[in-house]
Amino acid sequence: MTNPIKFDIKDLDFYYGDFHALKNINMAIESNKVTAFIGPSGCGKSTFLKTLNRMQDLVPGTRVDGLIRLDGEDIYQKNYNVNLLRKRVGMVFQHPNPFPKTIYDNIAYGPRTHGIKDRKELDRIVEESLKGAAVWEEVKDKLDRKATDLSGGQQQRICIARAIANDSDVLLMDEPTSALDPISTNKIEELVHDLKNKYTVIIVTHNMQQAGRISDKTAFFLTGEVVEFDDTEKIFSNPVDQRTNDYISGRFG
Ligand SMILES: Nc1ncnc2c1ncn2[C@@H]1O[C@H](COP(=O)(O)OP(=O)(O)OP(=O)(O)O)[C@@H](O)[C@H]1O
Repeated sequence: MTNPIKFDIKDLDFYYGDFHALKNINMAIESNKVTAFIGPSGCGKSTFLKTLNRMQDLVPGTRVDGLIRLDGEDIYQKNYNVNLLRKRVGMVFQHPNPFPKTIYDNIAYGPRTHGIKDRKELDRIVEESLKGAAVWEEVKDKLDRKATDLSGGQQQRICIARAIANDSDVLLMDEPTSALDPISTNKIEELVHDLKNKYTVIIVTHNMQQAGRISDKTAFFLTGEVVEFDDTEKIFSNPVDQRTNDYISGRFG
């Protein structure tokens, strides 16, 4: 089944100064699915992920050519509201990075900066977000404790809760489990699977088994290009391109 397109990417090129990091990327990312980006180190997966919420705007000397539409709207058009974009398109990084604040304040931070002050409303958002990130039961009795005192796996779920507390509908995840133990990894994988009911999830992973377990679609990147993008099942069982086949069978990378 094909879902409505969330991100439509056309002829995208990206440069760090003179370095051509992304080359002519074309991709339609469906809503309410999990899309995985795989490929060897340095092939542009994170760069591409960060073009989707304009995180790369923060890196001096970078340039984007081409078109990225989110729900049909060009996110690089002049006067586009980038704050609103980052609110809608949340991001979770490789190493859990909660603020050195209480668990409650970590989650309430975004909604507060967007003007929500009512305590009851904030309480509701905090509870819903922590439930959405499957960490509520573990932290509900210690919301006033420092988030940085939690385990790595719990911290990562706090970061996911923080991302979804902003009313986002897309979650970008850059190797979210690479710093976690197998049990925490498992929890995050289960969570990602559940999150797609409400969110469009795009995940960079080095772990091909993980891509196979949790994603519906997979894109294989190589030296800044997308070699192949298809149903995950197809990519892992019957890829069209020899280079994809070589990569998934462990011949390089
Ligand atoms: N801030 C930057 N300035 C200059 N070049 C950069 C910058 N960030 C990344 N690059 C280069 O762009 C290319 C793509 O990097 P990117 O981090 O997107 O790859 P990746 O596939 O996510 O790698 P990894 O799997 O190792 O995280 C690499 O050659 C990298 O050295």
